[in-house]
Amino acid sequence: ETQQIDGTQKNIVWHACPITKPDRQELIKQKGFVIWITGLSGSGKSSLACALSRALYNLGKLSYILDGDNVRHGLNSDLSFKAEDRAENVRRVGEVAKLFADAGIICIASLISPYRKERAACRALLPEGDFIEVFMDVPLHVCEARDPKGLYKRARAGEIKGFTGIDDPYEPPLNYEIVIQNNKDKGFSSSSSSSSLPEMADIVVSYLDQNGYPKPS
Ligand SMILES: Nc1ncnc2c1ncn2[C@@H]1O[C@H](COP(=O)(O)OS(=O)(=O)O)[C@@H](OP(=O)(O)O)[C@H]1O
Ligand SMILES: Nc1ncnc2c1ncn2[C@@H]1O[C@H](COP(=O)(O)OP(=O)(O)O)[C@@H](O)[C@H]1O
Repeated sequence: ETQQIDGTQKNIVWHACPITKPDRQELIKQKGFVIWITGLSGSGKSSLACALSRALYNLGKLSYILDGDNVRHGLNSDLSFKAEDRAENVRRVGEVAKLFADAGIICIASLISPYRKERAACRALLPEGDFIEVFMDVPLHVCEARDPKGLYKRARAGEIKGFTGIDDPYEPPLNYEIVIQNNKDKGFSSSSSSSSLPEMADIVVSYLDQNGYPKPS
């Protein structure tokens, strides 16, 4: 089981440096915080992350995406999809996201992050307001109909065990800041209950605008 390292136990002491987060934020004229996108496989997390990163770039704001799929190629390549490894995956991404925010960068974390407990722990790493949870509220049947990687098909056929939504749990957030709804399996047209790709990014950018982000603190 993963253990939190207690500094006093390990004889390690925090070393403070004179240049701090406010200094870095002032230097690059923006605020560092975390946008955490959670949802089923195929719900549009990566699409939103990329569209949002582009929208922020166009506004002159530096962001960086931590995508579950990508991080599992490197930092988290030792982790499987069993519950404790998913928890560790989320914990590590949460810690890295915190470092990015501390650097003054807008960190967009995009991973299934299926468990409430671990998402709450990531939220707790950051100051109030600096963790914006975006819930991709897309029904399983829509994600399954999209199935861009053919993984749902393989999970239904029993070739992949413990697939989120099929035979592994997804705990929808109860305390998210933003919800993106989408019940369309094909195309990007919008309706009252569905957001197109540019609309998804707009929803987040509008939230940021209305809540005083992404400006220097
Ligand atoms: N068993 C199982 N369950 C769910 N997903 C699986 C599984 N095996 C492989 N994949 C692929 O891995 C991507 C999810 O990785 P994450 O790091 O986001 O998952 S988690 O947060 O640790 O639960 C996920 O990518 P996305 O579709 O982008 O979500 C899948 O492509
Ligand atoms: N707003 C949307 N409307 C319709 N299809 C979408 C939308 N957003 C994403 N998609 C499609 O859904 C599929 C899964 O998107 P992706 O961003 O890879 O999801 P995830 O990262 O959650 O697995 C892709 O084929 C993508 O083109």
